[in-house]
Amino acid sequence: MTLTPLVYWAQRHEEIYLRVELTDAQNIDVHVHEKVLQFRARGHGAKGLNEYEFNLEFISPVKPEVTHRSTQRQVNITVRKEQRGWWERLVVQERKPVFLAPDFDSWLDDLISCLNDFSFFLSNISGFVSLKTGFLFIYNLVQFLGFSWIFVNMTVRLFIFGQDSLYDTFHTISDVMFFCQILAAVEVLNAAFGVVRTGVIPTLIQVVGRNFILFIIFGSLEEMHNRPVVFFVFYLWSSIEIFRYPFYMLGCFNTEWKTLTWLRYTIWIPLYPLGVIAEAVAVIQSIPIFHETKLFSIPLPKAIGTSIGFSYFLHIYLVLMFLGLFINFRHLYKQRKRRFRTKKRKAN
Ligand SMILES: CCCCCCCCCCCCC/C=C/C(=O)SCCNC(=O)CCNC(=O)[C@H](O)C(C)(C)COP(=O)(O)OP(=O)(O)OC[C@H]1O[C@@H](n2cnc3c(N)ncnc32)[C@H](O)[C@@H]1OP(=O)(O)O
Repeated sequence: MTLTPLVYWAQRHEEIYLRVELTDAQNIDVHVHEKVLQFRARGHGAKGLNEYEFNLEFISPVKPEVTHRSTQRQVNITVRKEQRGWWERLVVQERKPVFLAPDFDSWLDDLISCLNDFSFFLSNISGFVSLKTGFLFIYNLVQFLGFSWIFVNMTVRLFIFGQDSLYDTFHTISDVMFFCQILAAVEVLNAAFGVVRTGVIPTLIQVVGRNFILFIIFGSLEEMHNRPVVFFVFYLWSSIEIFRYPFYMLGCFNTEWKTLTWLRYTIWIPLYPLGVIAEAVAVIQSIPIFHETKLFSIPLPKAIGTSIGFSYFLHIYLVLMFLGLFINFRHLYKQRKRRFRTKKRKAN
């Protein structure tokens, strides 16, 4: 009758480990042919001193060379997998042989070494990725993905549907634009709490200005939803942001790509005035609608007998817009000069 020893097994991505429970093993013969490992040895097992043997047909191919090392208590066998990867089980048959069991000690060693590697990795990255950098990077990444989606979607629709695409921009794009612009409030907080080196006023003008157009002019008036002006405003906003946010993302790691830096600090020169002109057109188009619908108008006491229409405020807003454009244009011009002056100095 053939006696089989107890065999414990474990795996790594590249190797299989077998631990054969035989003490003082001698005449060890272990080899692999195709996917089958054959083991034979004499030693002290469950049935005392005897000849013990077993065969294992692996679930996947292994390399023909096997290494083994015998200690007083056991025989350790290492087999290399043909292809790197994780096996769902060791042997080809679904019911594992009765003499085979998982080697929990080895799995535990694996887990501990994995945890050690992971904590080493964490302690390493925390050295150079601070919480602030991580937060800014994720914020800029989310904005970049949002605005890229908007820009690509609008461009593709323009190519496919031509002029028709100008009329349904709000229905197809507004949800993502709402998300990105609400999130942009974070930039005002970043400036206010000194998370980034920038002025609060220019950021506030930018965020409040855009959100006014998005939520009040477009969002609250259904009559504006199908107007082509929505297309121009969204396209101009997203054209700058697909360069601005990746520029900040690289900046988080003190890296820069010269072309991107140049684009970030240059394309606002035509885009900002065009953006404000598009926004002004939207405001002008909305004035008669607010006038007719009396939406947001402030009722006055009966004695006076009328109300202050929101359209009056919009006339004032039109002036504020160009004031805002002036403040931000000057701010961006200074930022541009500062950026390129520092570069030139560094180059000298
Ligand atoms: C008080 C409310 C009044 C309301 C009145 C309303 C009137 C509104 C009228 C105006 C309407 C404007 C509407 C907008 C229209 C358009 O957008 S049109 C399309 C074209 N638009 C643009 O070109 C403008 C794009 N926007 C911006 O550039 C900014 O929002 C800005 C605030 C105007 C300027 O940015 P700023 O941050 O000051 O400049 P930078 O040089 O890029 O940054 C300075 C440093 O800070 C770092 N930094 C900034 N932000 C981040 C970030 N998110 N993540 C990481 N780092 C950041 C940046 O790297 C710089 O650091 P250094 O390199 O070390 O200097």
